Amino acid sequence: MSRAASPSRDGAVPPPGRPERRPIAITLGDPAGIGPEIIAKAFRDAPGLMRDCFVAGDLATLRRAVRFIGGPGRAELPVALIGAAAEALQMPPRCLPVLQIAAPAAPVPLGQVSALAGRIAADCVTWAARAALRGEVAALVTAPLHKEALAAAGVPFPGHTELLQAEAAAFLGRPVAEVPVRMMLANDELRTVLVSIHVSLREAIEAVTFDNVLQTLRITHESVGTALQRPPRIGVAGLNPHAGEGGLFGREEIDTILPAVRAAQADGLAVSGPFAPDTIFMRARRGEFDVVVAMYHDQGLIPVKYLGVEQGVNVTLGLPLVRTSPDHGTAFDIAGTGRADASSLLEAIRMARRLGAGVSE
Ligand SMILES: NC(=O)c1ccc[n+]([C@@H]2O[C@H](COP(=O)([O-])OP(=O)(O)OC[C@H]3O[C@@H](n4cnc5c(N)ncnc54)[C@H](O)[C@@H]3O)[C@@H](O)[C@H]2O)c1
Ligand SMILES: N[C@H](C(=O)O)[C@H](O)COP(=O)(O)O
Repeated sequence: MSRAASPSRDGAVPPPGRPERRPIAITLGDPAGIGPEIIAKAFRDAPGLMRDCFVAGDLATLRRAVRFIGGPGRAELPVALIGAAAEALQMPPRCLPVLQIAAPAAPVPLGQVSALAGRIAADCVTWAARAALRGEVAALVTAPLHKEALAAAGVPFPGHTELLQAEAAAFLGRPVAEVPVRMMLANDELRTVLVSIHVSLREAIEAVTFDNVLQTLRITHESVGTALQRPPRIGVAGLNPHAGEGGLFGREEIDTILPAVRAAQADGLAVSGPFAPDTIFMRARRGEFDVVVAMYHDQGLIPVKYLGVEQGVNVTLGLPLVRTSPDHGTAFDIAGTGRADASSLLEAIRMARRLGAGVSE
C-alpha cells in the first residue's frame, strides 16, 4: 500500500501546482463480464462514495450495463460522456461519467472470451495507469478483466499487476526488475501478500527463493507499515505441509525461507516464521499477525476469498501509484443478469480513497 501520492519520474516528489482534489479512475474491466454492471450499481447505490469517480471505458457498454441493473419502477441511471478526467469533479451525484477510451463500437457479446474484449479492457487500464503516473488521477480502481481475453488480444501480461508494473517501470525509466511489486488481498480480518502470482504451481515453487521471499518481506513491511503507521507484524507461511515438519516433508523452509526471515529480522523487521500454512491464517485472524506472507497465489488467496468475495480487496504493493481492485473475477456465468454483487468494488473504492492523495473525503 505505498501511498502513491506523488508519482513522478524520480518516484516521489509531486509537481508544483497540482490541484488538491483529483479524480479517481475506474477501469471498465472486460466488457463481456460483470465489471460494467458492478460499476453501474456503485454509481447508482453509493453516490457519496462515488463522488469524483469516473469510468475509463466505453459509453455503449456502460449504457447496456445500466439497463441490466434496471427494473420496473427504478429510474435509469444517467450516463454522461466527459471529455477529460477533471470533468468528473463537477458531476452531480447519481450520474455515471464516462471517458471514452475504447474505439466506439457495439458492445461485445456477454460471457465470452474475445480478443476485442481483452483489447478494450487492456486499453482502459493502460490509459488509467498513465494518467495516474502523470498525476492526473489520484488512484485507479480496476474492474475485473479476463486473462484469456487479454492473452487473445496479444497483451504480453497475464494480469493487471504485471501490466501496471511494466507501465510504472517505463514511466520511471527503469528495468521492470527494479520496480518490484507484490499482490496483496485484504479484508477486515486478513491481509495476505504473495511471493508469486500468475504462474504455474511448478513455477511458483521455483519462485520460492531467498531473494524473492526477502523482497516480499521488505515490500510488505514498507507498504503495510505505511498504511498502519507502525511496523507490521508479519507472519510467514511455509511452503510444505506443516512447514516441512523439520525437513521431513521438504527442505524449502530450512534452506530458503528461514534464512530470508532471519535476514529480514536482522534489518529490524517484525517477521516470524515460517509457520504451518494450514494454521497461519487462523492465527492471523485471531490477531497474532497484521499480515501473512504466502508462498504462492492460492495459498494466500483461498483464505481471503473463502471469507466472501463481498469483502476482499486486491491492492498492488510497490507501485508509484494507488491501484485497488475487487477480489473477484469477470463472473461470465452471471454477466448481464444484474445479479452481480458490487460490494467488493465498493470496498476497493473505499480503500483507494484511503490510500490516494488529493482525493476528497
Ligand atoms: N481483478 C481481476 O481482474 C480479476 C480477479 C480475479 C479473477 N480474474 C479473472 O476473472 C476470470 C474468471 O475467473 P473465475 O471464474 O475463476 O472467478 P470469478 O471470481 O469470476 O467467479 C467465481 C464465482 O464467483 C461468482 N462471483 C464472482 N464475483 C461475483 C460478484 N461480484 N457477485 C456475485 N457472484 C460473483 C461467479 O459467478 C462464480 O460463480 C479469470 O480470467 C480470472 O483470471 C480477474
Ligand atoms: N490473482 C487475482 C485474484 O485471483 O483475485 C486476480 O487474478 C487479479 O490479478 P490482477 O490484479 O493482476 O489482474
